[in-house]
Amino acid sequence: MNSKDLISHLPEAIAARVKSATRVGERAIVVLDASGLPPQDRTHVEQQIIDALSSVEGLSDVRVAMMADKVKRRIIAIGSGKGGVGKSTLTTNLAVALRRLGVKVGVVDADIYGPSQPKLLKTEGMKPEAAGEKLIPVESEYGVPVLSMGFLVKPAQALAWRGPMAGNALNQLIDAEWGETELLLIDLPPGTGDVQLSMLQKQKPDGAVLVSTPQDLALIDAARAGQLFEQAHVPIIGLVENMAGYTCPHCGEVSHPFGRGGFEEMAGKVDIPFLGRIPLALPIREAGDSGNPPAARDLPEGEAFIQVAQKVADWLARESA
Ligand SMILES: Nc1ncnc2c1ncn2[C@@H]1O[C@H](COP(=O)(O)OP(=O)(O)OP(=O)(O)O)[C@@H](O)[C@H]1O
Repeated sequence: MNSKDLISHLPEAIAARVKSATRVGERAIVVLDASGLPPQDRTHVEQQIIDALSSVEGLSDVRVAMMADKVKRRIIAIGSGKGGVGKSTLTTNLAVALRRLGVKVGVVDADIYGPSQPKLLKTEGMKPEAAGEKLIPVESEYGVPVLSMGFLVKPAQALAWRGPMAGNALNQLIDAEWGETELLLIDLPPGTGDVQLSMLQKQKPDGAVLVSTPQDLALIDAARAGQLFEQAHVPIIGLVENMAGYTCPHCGEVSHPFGRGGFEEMAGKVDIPFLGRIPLALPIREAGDSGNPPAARDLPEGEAFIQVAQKVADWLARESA
């Protein structure tokens, strides 16, 4: 059954809005131009499509993607000078927290060396569908759609990629059917090499968030990442210090395994806003492993992410004023 056959089952007014209709086995994917449709009518139109196509023989799953017109989508890159400092954990929780603050946000996992968003957002094993040339982001249960390099390539292949190749693959993820998503957070690969630079130059994010642990060495790397953003003319929204201050779950004593306050000091010196401090906490690691971002629930561990998200939301509001 081709696209025309599928469209012929739809009411005329809806058929006129269809941008593409694809059938993959028992699944139909309809991409609709939703320009001018009030939000309250969209659910009704979606249901009409599902009802009309569910009666087609052999179809058991109907998906509808609405493309709204003129969504001014902004991009924020999350970067770090080195790996393992919690860039992916921050990206996930920032997205979930921003969603709770009312921002329609999606996550793009550009970390070709170790894509971890499928695990962090509990979408492992899911594959994005394609509508025509474009990918349809995978829906996570936290209201945050996601596309990951991990859905497209095996890490062993990606390791051999050079900057422009990675840049082109990232383009595919960003230029997907994001519908009403108004903000994309990009989880960049760690480091400051040509892969990262090429990605930034191609995508020209509106802003960047830097992540580091408080260690001196990590901070030097973070400063280098700051220079990379400046070189690509990407404004730095601010710095987040991760894995700061560990509270012993037994005696309550606070220790500082990765140093203390250095990042805040550096942010002050180089005139970059300090966005906040995320504690080193076992529940954050456990929540990451099980795909349950702490920011999705009212937990003490989630609170620090919500505070950072509020600052990013303020930045967005200022930028669009
Ligand atoms: N604040 C925290 N408290 C406890 N564990 C954390 C915290 N932040 C991150 N982790 C854990 O540290 C590990 C590395 O975190 P994450 O994958 O987010 O870092 P990354 O900078 O994205 O790493 P990569 O270099 O692989 O991209 C993960 O196991 C994560 O659960």
